[in-house]
This record gives sequence, C-alpha cells and structure tokens, in this order.
Amino acid sequence: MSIDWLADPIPASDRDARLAALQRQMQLTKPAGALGRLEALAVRLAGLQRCVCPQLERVRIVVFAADHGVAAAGVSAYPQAVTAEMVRNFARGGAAISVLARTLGAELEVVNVGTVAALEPLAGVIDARVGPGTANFVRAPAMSDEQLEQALAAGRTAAERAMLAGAQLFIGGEMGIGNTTAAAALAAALLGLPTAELVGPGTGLDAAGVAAKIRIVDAALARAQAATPLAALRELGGFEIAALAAAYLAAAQRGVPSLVDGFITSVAALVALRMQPELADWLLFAHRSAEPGHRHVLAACAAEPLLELGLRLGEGSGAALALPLLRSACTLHGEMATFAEAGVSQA
Ligand SMILES: O=C(O)c1ccc[n+]([C@@H]2O[C@H](COP(=O)([O-])O)[C@@H](O)[C@H]2O)c1
Ligand SMILES: Cc1cc2nc[nH]c2cc1C
Repeated sequence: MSIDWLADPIPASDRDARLAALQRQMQLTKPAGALGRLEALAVRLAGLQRCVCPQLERVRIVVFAADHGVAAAGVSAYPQAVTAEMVRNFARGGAAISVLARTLGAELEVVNVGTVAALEPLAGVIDARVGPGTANFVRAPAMSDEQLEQALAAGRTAAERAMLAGAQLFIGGEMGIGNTTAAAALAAALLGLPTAELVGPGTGLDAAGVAAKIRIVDAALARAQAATPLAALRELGGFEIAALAAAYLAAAQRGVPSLVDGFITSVAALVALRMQPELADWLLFAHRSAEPGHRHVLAACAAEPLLELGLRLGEGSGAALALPLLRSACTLHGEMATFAEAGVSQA
C-alpha cells in the first residue's frame, strides 16, 4: 500500500459548462438573480458535472465510525460504547441518518474504521477496522504510519465504491465518541488558533467539562509536533477523520463533488484542503454546526454553509438535510421554462 495517490491530480471545473449554465440561468422565467445562491450553486455543479444541467439523483452517504483513545480522559458526555452501539443502530435503520437517507432515496453505507468492540457482521456495514480505536494522543501518537495508511485507504475505497455505483454527490458522515476533541486538536494544530476557540461541548459537556477538555487538547498539542497535515492526522486525528479526508480527495480526483457535514467532517475537509488546495472547487458545505469551533474551520475553508439550524449530531445528518436545497437548485435550473418558451416578457 502507499499514500502517493493522495497527490493524484484533481480535475478543474469545466468553464464551458459553467458559462452555458449561466447563460441558461439568465433565460429562466424569474427576475435575474431572484433564486439567490441557488443560481450560483446550479452553475457551480454544472461545471463540476461537465454538463449544462447537473443532477443529484444518485447520492451516496458514507458514515465512518471509529473510537478514540482520548475518550479515556473523560472528554465526552457519553460512554465510548456508544460508537459501536450506534453502528448497529445505523445498520438497523434507527439512527437519524438512516431515516434521512431513506427519506431522500440516498444510499447509506457505514464503514467501521476502528471501533473498540469488534462487531458481528451487519448488513450495510463494511468492516475496515484498522485497530481498536486510536491511542490516547495526550500520551502518544493517535495512530501508527501503517494505521494512517489503512484508514486513508478505507476512505478512498469507500469513495471508489460510491463512484462505481454512479454517485453524483458524495456525503461523508462520522460517528465516534471523543471525536470533537480530536477534531479540535487537529484544527488547533493546523490553524494555530487558541485551543479555547476550537474546543466546545460536543455531545453536551458542561462548562467545567469544556474547560477540562481545553486542558487535555493543550497537553496533546504540547506533546505532538506536526510539520505537515498528514503528520497532524497521525498525531492527533482519528481513523474516521483520516478516512473522510481521503474520501473527499478520492471523490474529487474522480470528478465527483462532496457535501461536507459538520464540525468533524469540516476538519477532515481542512486537512484534505491543506494537502491539495485544488480540492476547494469540489467541496460544498452544508451547515454551520452548533459546535462553536466550526465557524473558524469554515472560515479557514473559505466556506459559506447553506444552513444554520443548531445541529450538532454528525452522521452526515446536516448534509442530508441540505441535499433537498441542492436538488432544488438542479431541478429549477433544468426544468424551469425560459422566457421564450413561456412567452413571458423580459426586462
Ligand atoms: O457534526 C458536528 O458538528 C458534531 C458536533 C458535536 C458532536 N457531534 C457528534 O458527537 C460525537 C462526538 O462528540 P464528543 O462529545 O463525544 O466528542 C460524534 O459521534 C459526532 O458525530 C457532531
Ligand atoms: C446517541 C448518539 C448518537 C450520535 N450520532 C453521532 N454522534 C452521536 C453521539 C451520541 C451520543
């Protein structure tokens, strides 16, 4: 195995398709610009899908699940066992993302990149465990080089499966008790911002819990020296965060855009963007999470998310909730009558 593929080229958006889509937008029966950001979204997707009228019928949601050694430091409001228990819940169709995927007619796949518990075979769950969770990164690197490589490969192959199934959009989700601590540590390392700006309540810590979490992240940052985004991932990341970063890169390399979900997924996107800035065209950002550090990560990604609903669930749920907006942008763009077709007078 190798990680050389991470640097494989990412195609550019198709300028001719964008111009043709813009031309079409100007002919649709509405005052120019009246559909606001939906217009630019349709044009952007046209460039990415290399056609005048983009489509988002076939959407693949992949939830990457993994455990975190740092959970032993008491950084989450919930016990570590929830990660594996939620994988079962995803498989049985009872989780929020299961419901949303069904509602949207989107395919849902779960990739277990490293729960502590080894789970029985479950329908719709890929077993890609690279270890029983990461090490506690306060004391040691979160993962070995080999584990990092395997987690990246799990993300890449998930994106490849999505592309083979004809996905027109990739949505990554995550599940991992303790992963807001890993995400905050990674973001602090990459952005150089004070830890307190990036650490938040996660699943529901109180103020004292958040203060303790800040101290834990500070201790990890004092221990770990990371000169590159990959080194930061290895030192402070999680298996699911590495897999997500890889999946965003692999999808873009194959010409498929991704819709980024919340705080943890945005940190994965930031890591991937630091590896390949050309990825920026291919990432759409769904929402601003209630996790306070998310706004800094979004700003660093130059992202303007579509929604702000106070969500802090993860699982890809915010991206799933934004999908109807993106789909509407496409169907309006593709199906509205032009002024000429409808016999409506132009300005
Ligand atoms: O997506 C978000 O913005 C988000 C914000 C807070 C928490 N979460 C979810 O909650 C879990 C991590 O929270 P914690 O407190 O255990 O670090 C993990 O499973 C995430 O999917 C997700
Ligand atoms: C129950 C539960 C469900 C989740 N889904 C994503 N993160 C989660 C965290 C908890 C605690």
